[in-house]
Amino acid sequence: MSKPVVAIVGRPNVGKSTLFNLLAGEMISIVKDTPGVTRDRIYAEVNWLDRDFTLIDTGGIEPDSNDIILSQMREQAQIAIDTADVILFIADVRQGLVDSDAKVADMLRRSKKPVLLVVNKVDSFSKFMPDVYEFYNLGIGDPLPISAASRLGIGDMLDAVIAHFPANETEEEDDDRPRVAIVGKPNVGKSSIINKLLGEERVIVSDIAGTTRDAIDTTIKHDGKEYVFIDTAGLRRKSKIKEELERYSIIRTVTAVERADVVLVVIDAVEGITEQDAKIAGIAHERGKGVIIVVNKWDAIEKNNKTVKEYEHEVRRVLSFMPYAEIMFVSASTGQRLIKLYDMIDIVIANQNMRIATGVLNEIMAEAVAMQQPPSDKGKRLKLYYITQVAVKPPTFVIFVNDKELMHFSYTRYLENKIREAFGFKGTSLKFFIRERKEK
Ligand SMILES: Nc1nc2c(ncn2[C@@H]2O[C@H](COP(=O)(O)OP(=O)(O)OP(=O)(O)O)[C@@H](O)[C@H]2O)c(=O)[nH]1
Ligand SMILES: Nc1nc2c(ncn2[C@@H]2O[C@H](COP(=O)(O)OP(=O)(O)OP(=O)(O)O)[C@@H](O)[C@H]2O)c(=O)[nH]1
Repeated sequence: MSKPVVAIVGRPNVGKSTLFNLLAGEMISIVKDTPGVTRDRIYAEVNWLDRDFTLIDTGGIEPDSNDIILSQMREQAQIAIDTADVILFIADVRQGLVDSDAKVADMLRRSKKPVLLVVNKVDSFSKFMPDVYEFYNLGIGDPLPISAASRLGIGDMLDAVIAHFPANETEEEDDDRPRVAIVGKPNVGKSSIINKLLGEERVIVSDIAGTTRDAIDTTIKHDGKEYVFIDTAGLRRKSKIKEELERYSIIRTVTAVERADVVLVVIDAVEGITEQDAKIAGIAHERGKGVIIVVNKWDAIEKNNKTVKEYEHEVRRVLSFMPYAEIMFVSASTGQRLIKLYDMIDIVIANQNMRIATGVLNEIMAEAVAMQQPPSDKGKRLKLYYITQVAVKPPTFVIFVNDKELMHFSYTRYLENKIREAFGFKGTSLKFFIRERKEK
């Protein structure tokens, strides 16, 4: 179930960040201890009326000259067209209708994507509404007046956004072929991996630009089974601005990960693992997707027995938030171990979908509690009543306790380890919710 993506586009100073922060700050639950893409405010998870969506801010523009503004707006708009299901085009009632607005509106209209024209800074409807009508001239529908600063019109705007989402039952949901996103920094070898896999197997089809998003998926048949690869390689825009490139690559990653069951996070063995790799891996982790760390270019590493261990140690250190992820050392150049990826993908998908019977879970919890006493505070000890699995993808558990405050993070981690000892769950994160139940 991939979440819809909503992108914000607009001239400098129209209030994009204000709107983004308003929607993000109040309506998201930020997953804390993952390295920071969320904090970069490039994207946020938003919930409105029980619909979840990913909001992306396509970028800040340096207001140098009008020429540059227009070309950067075009770039933003293109990113939005490539990745979003709904585009919020923000204008400013106080700046009025500007030439670059009209040009970008043309571009958005031709894309045939759903576009909502949002006119910001309408701090008083009675005072500013007459100025809003001018925006009908853009030819992209009814302007929606809002004030991000005074929080006016936001609910109506969100209703309009949700009305444009694809129906809940999308084709992707009927499709039970594994969907595998290949993500990673530029130049780590994402396309080389796809090409090598393609070379070894029969290619079925290369899906034409999808209906909702135009990521080009590649379907490969291996051992009688089809796998859909979602590729983020080679899609760098020609922007000369480094921040813009990074932003684009993160947006691309988020939208690919969103559609995937399993994410291959590709790392360049020659370069070694970096913080940027951790950020990218964090995107898959936050979303509870299956993850495989693929250390590529292994052919180019001088090997002795220590190398793999040292390497693995370093990768685990930088990716300490996802100890469950499997690490594979491959070479797209020689094809070394690449074929093993399929088995690993199957295993990770099986683990993402694994359900453990309540009885067995409770036996394991009882044993764990017997081996290590739960924490206590001020004479009151944590009691664990009951555990049950409530969801898959990722496997999600609810633990009923006497007092939530007593459930220490480290004790949840301990129980998680016990569950993993029993069932493995390689390649997938596990989620835990702690609920209180009155003592009988
Ligand atoms: N009066 C009024 N001012 C607003 C409103 N929303 C934003 N502003 C102001 O407009 C200015 C620009 O807002 P930002 O959110 O930074 O605009 P932006 O579009 O993200 O700007 P760039 O980062 O330059 O692209 C700030 O001074 C905001 O306080 C609004 O609803 N009413
Ligand atoms: N030695 C070695 N080089 C590799 C391997 N895989 C890829 N390369 C080289 O790494 C460079 C980048 O490979 P690409 O496949 O284009 O990387 P990418 O991740 O798709 O890059 P972007 O399109 O920029 O995102 C090329 O010069 C490849 O030949 C490998 O397994 N071993």
